[in-house]
Amino acid sequence: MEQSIESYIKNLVRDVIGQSLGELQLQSDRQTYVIANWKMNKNLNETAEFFQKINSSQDVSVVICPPAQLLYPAHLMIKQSGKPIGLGGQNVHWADKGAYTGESSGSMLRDIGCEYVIIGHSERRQYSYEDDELVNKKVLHAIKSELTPIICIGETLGQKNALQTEQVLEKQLCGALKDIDSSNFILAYEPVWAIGTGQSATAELAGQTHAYIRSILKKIIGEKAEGISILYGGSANESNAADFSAMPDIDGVLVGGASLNAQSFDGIINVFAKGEQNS
Ligand SMILES: O=C(CO)COP(=O)(O)O
Repeated sequence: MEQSIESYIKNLVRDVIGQSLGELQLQSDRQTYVIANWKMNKNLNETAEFFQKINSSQDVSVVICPPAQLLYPAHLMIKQSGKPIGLGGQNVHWADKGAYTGESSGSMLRDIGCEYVIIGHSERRQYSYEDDELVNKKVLHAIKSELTPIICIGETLGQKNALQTEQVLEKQLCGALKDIDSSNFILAYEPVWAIGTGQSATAELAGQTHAYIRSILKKIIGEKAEGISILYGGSANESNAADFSAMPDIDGVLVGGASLNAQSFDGIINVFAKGEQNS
């Protein structure tokens, strides 16, 4: 049978650049994020000061993840500012409600204005002994609660030196995404050795690792993997943001230390916004 012009073009695109038109479409739909993880920092006054100073951008999605106690005031401050800024929690429990002292459920986070939640951060894996199974329960709960999970994965220095990076990332990714039938999530590659050390991964290494993560993701969720944003985290700042932004598989950054200062966080937002305008 003769090929239609449409399928001829699709096949030609696939042959020439190795991707289907569907994949290309998903790739171009990919959202760029600049996300602040304040960890256990800032009080109420400092939070108000930050939201007065911070600018936002129409070109990238800006999300702030303050400590739990500051979420609701931050929600009100964002609303009052009229700036397009999203709000995220740094942790969530896996149950809807019950006798879990000190915990918060997804619906509680939604109720106070959150749309996102960080899950599986290496500091929670290290200090609160969260494993892949627990991360998966939290991801399932977040999705059920209509929150977008920002799922963190990353290898330690020991694992990197033992050449286990790919193995570790595949295990964490498959573990976190077990039984997930939604593509409403964000991934963050945060090499543990780069977090808070001032020694970020080079953009080249991060770019290669993101491409590897996407290839694993493709095995798990198929073509939809092209539409998933993968952020880099680990000593990202104003000076190295442009290098990360130039990498095709890096769709934004998850920023710790450099997100605490409104001016330097603004600098990072501007770099990614400019990257979007030029793409
Ligand atoms: O852990 C991080 C973000 O979640 C990264 O922290 P730093 O940017 O301080 O290295």
